Amino acid sequence: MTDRPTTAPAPAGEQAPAAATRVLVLNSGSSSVKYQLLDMRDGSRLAVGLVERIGERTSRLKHTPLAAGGETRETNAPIADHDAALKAVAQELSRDGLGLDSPELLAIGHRVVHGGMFFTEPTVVTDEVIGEIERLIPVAPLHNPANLTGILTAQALRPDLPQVAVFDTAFHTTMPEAAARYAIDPKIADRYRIRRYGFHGTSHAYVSRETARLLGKAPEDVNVIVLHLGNGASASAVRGGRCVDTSMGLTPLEGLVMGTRSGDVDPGVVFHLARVGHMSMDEIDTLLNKRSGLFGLCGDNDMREIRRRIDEGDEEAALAFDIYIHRLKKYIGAYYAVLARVDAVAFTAGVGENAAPVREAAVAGLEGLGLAVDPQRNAVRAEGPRLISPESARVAVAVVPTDEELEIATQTYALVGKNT
Ligand SMILES: Nc1ncnc2c1ncn2[C@@H]1O[C@H](COP(=O)(O)OP(=O)(O)O)[C@@H](O)[C@H]1O
Ligand SMILES: CC(=O)OP(=O)(O)O
Ligand SMILES: [Mg+2]
Repeated sequence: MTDRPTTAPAPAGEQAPAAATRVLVLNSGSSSVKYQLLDMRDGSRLAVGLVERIGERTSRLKHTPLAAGGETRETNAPIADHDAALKAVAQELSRDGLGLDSPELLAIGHRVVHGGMFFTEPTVVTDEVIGEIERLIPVAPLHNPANLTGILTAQALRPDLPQVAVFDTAFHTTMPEAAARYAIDPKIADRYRIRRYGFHGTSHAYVSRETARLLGKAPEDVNVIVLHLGNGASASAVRGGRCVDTSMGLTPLEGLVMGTRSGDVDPGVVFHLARVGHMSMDEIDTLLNKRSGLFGLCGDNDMREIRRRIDEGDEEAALAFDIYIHRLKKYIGAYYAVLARVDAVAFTAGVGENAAPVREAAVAGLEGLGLAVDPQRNAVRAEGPRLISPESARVAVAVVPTDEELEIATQTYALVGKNT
């Protein structure tokens, strides 16, 4: 044994490095990357941004360096793939002195959509973890490849930093077998790991907790139906902070009507299209995942555009809206029955947070269940969580903005921050 100190003092003239407390979060979707750089000492956001339309003729990068004046910069130029998108993001961050080379950067947190049965917790990325995410590509073909590229590109840029994967599926692993199993031969189900995994879990976890906070209660004391309505959409039933059912299944195709995905269809549709329509499996996959939902029904997947068309008397858009709402209402009813006692219904994500007509229509006629929306409250545009049900309502109806990036950063910091 020597008596040398375990930590070498900083050489004279050199400053000891500041503690690394920043986390960069990458939320890679099929054609977009959302990102945030946060300082986890106080959860403040230093930069936020979005790359959209990756792989299309013109892509768009919107970057807001909140720590450096906050003026949004927008670049419109083709960005071929997720690797190029991330490099462009890294460049934007560097322009404000917030680059990936910063010694203050502690870790990079990644949203990973499918974690299968293996990942129930945030996980530091290793070669084995990468192999597993790759193996799950067939059950999340729109998402896992993009998530993987995000990890590999970030690793190449900063091989010394811990990369943390936060899985969409993790929050749903508490579902009871009765909700997670399909009614098929268990031997076949087990052999191919077919079960209902559920997605958007980071959002469902965050929003159900924030809803409890809005009601002034502990999450353990509250039962919430969370409606995450973005491009992809899913509902969940959360009892006392734990997920007991959710609408997405083996893949993010089951459940609600979405931007381009059909949600629930009779599996017989697939056989029929193959046998009678002579479509290949890949063609059917593309039809149900990319050419269905609101887009398949009326040619638009943006709810703003659909509402505009309805206001102009467009019947095709009106029918698409009605189908979307009918499915949503069925899931509210189903999860009401699953939970038996419901304290709140929370609307979140792009459509849920912004589209007042969707919220109004989804709850219309459900007074018998104690559900109602106050038109004036529903029309208010505001940033934070808010109640939209009447004062006297038995069940709270709320708009609760999601923040997947903050939740991923929090989980990443909890995992790697304690080791530094
Ligand atoms: N002001 C708005 N009114 C109605 N719908 C909106 C509004 N803003 C965004 N949206 C909807 O939100 C969707 C995107 O939601 P988002 O949660 O960002 O989805 P994702 O994360 O799946 O890309 C858009 O496709 C659009 O339909
Ligand atoms: C899982 C999923 O559907 O994600 P997104 O809504 O980002 O497409
Ligand atoms: Mg999303």
